[in-house]
Amino acid sequence: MIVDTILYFIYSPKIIRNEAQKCVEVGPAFSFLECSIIQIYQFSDSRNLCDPFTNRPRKRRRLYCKKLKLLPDNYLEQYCADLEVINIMAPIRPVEELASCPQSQAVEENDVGDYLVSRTKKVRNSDYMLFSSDALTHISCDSKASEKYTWLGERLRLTFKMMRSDSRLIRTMCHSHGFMQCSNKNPTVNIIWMGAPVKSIKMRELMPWQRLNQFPRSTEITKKDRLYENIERSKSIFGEAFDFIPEFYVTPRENKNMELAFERVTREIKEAGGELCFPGEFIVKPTNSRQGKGIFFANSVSFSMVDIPAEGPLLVSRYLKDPYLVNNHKFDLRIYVAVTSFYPLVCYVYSEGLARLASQPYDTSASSSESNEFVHLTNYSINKNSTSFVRNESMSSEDLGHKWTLGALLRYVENEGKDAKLLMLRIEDLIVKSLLSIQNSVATASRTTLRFASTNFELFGFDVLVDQALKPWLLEVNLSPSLACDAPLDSLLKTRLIADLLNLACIPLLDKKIIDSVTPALKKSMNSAQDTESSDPDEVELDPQCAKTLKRRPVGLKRSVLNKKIVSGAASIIPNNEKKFEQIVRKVELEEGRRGDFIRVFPRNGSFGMYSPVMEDLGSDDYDERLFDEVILKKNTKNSSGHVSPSTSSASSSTSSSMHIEDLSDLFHDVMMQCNKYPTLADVPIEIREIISPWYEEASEYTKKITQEGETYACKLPVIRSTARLRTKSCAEFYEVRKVQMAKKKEAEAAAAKENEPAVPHSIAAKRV
Ligand SMILES: Nc1ncnc2c1ncn2[C@@H]1O[C@H](COP(=O)(O)OP(=O)(O)OP(=O)(O)O)[C@@H](O)[C@H]1O
Repeated sequence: MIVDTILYFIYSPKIIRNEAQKCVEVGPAFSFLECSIIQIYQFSDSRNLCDPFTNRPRKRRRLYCKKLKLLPDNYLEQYCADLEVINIMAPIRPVEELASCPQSQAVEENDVGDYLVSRTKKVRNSDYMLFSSDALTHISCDSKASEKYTWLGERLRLTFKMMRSDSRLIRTMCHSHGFMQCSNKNPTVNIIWMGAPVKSIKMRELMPWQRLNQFPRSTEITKKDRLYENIERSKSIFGEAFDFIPEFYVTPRENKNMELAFERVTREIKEAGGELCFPGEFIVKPTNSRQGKGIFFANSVSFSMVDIPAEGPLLVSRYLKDPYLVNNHKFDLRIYVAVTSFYPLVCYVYSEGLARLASQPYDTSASSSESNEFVHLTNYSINKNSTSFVRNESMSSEDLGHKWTLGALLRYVENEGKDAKLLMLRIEDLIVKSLLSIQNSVATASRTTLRFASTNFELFGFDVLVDQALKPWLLEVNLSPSLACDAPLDSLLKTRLIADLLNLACIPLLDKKIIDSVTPALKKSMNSAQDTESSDPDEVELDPQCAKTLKRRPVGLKRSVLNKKIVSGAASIIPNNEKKFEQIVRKVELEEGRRGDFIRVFPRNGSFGMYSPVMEDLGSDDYDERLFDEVILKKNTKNSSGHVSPSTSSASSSTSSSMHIEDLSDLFHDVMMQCNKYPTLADVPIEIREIISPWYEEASEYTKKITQEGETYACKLPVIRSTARLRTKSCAEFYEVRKVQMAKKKEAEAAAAKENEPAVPHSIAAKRV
């Protein structure tokens, strides 16, 4: 019998010592067993074999599984459907034979930067946690249905921590999957969710199985002034391809230029016989604030330096006064973008988004300054205070009130006879270019900060304004876009978004015990690599305590084999650049099956040829081109058995047109920027149409409805039942202390309020009595 299966052995030396043999032959999702070492072997032939650790007849293994009650009845169908073969009864070969088995060499150590997991050539979905928004439906009540989602996280004792963020959605999602919240100090936590920029130095400490929702220096795009300056810099290098932000000035450093700009604008308008726009030709925003706070308008006529405070940087940008209107209301779009790698760039746009409408009709001649903000600003946080704001409380309507889904907005645009999918391609284009404009900074910071390829991911909220020519303009990029769920549409969209995002992040399924036992050795190995960059990885020493634990030799396993595995395992944990690149390639392939409703916009068919002329030179690694070759070209070659279609070839390959690839790229960027010239796909030159047609087809994902007729959706996040609100001891203590502090604060406030209360006049007091 040929067993073409990769078998995972999880065993606990402690248990073996106690003679309670618990050696189980399992798939990766079984790794919740209490164990401290995993050994992985690959077999091709399994005749006449016996268990290498226990020397017991193989039928016992099934017994163990049953005895331990580890498997729900329908476990295999539910969780392992995508595994190639899980054969619990497959016999195995003695370990001595195994060592000489050529197939065992095919098993790679420390693959994908995920130490102890996914060591096979083929990384599989089931090595990582699968998140589902359905889990939230059950977390408020004790039921078998909720266990289906929580049991794996609970058994593996997976943890998360939230720092400078109190997002209820993240907490609910993690608890719904059995994650335990731990205190900020916990060094071995699985997911770290940050609500503010993290210091680069902290990122150096990330372990390969940990995931952090941030890249170093991503503030280059999330701070308003830095974003505009980075795009402006790219524009000065690559030209009009980056013409998607309004003219801008940053005070106080550009005060002089700003004054000149105001004068020029006034002069131009007067010469053309026009009138200055109401409320202003320029909009002024504090660079560090959010939710529309501190925004005001400045017109060249009324403008004086008195209006603009000198302290603190302000972004003064040209007011886009011809927005596309929906039922006569201005709107902006919130587009969710996930980045899983900056160099090479790998980014995804979520197919569901939001359109936020101003609560009062658009009018540039209005003179009531009071309602200005409800006409010209589209922030939800501002408009919800307007008396005319209509909340979308509907369970299934996507275009009701002043918050719509992206799909509803695009369907509206289509009904007006416009090309909504081409609009989405243009939005994707500005997203890719914005990320490329900071690629150099992030890549440089990542080289010195990130040790592993898969530890970081980030979700950005892109705010986009669309003008009457259907040209998208980038207003700003949010570091941690709001995940508040205060309407059914919000809950529906954002829970799916976060589930898909965490799936993209690929959280490895590793038992806390394994993590705890290997952490000291890895830390040491990481520190010594830091001290001596050129040190020979094979010489890395193990922490004596950890080595002792790891070297407890299980029955039947040769000491030499075990030692070799431990040392090489710990030593090769920090990948070199080439290894990192290989890990990224595998991760991108893995993400393909886990992206949910995310659309990968870079790299994709034909993308490298179009964007390479507007990409900065980041050295000789050429990761972007190589990733494109690995992930796109090779796949296409496989699919078309040797034939690569012209539209999918890389920059160096020729296309079906006679145009040179650089001219094609120029034309592509012209199409993306010139909306009046190319309003629909039919107007786009055939050479470019050939390239973007598959992207255009994919863009139909954006126009789909997210709700279904007759379905009802939860209007709020569920309350997590207390038994599922798992917290580590230190975290629980932290919350206890906080609770007491809050109560004290409230008491103090109440006392202060009482003290400040005006004394009740004697006559009134008497009346009251
Ligand atoms: N250049 C512009 N032209 C026209 N309208 C603009 C411009 N810049 C901003 N706005 C309007 O002002 C609103 C707020 O701008 P912006 O999103 O940059 O500020 P914010 O305070 O950071 O908001 P957020 O809460 O989204 O972080 C936008 O939603 C948009 O409607």
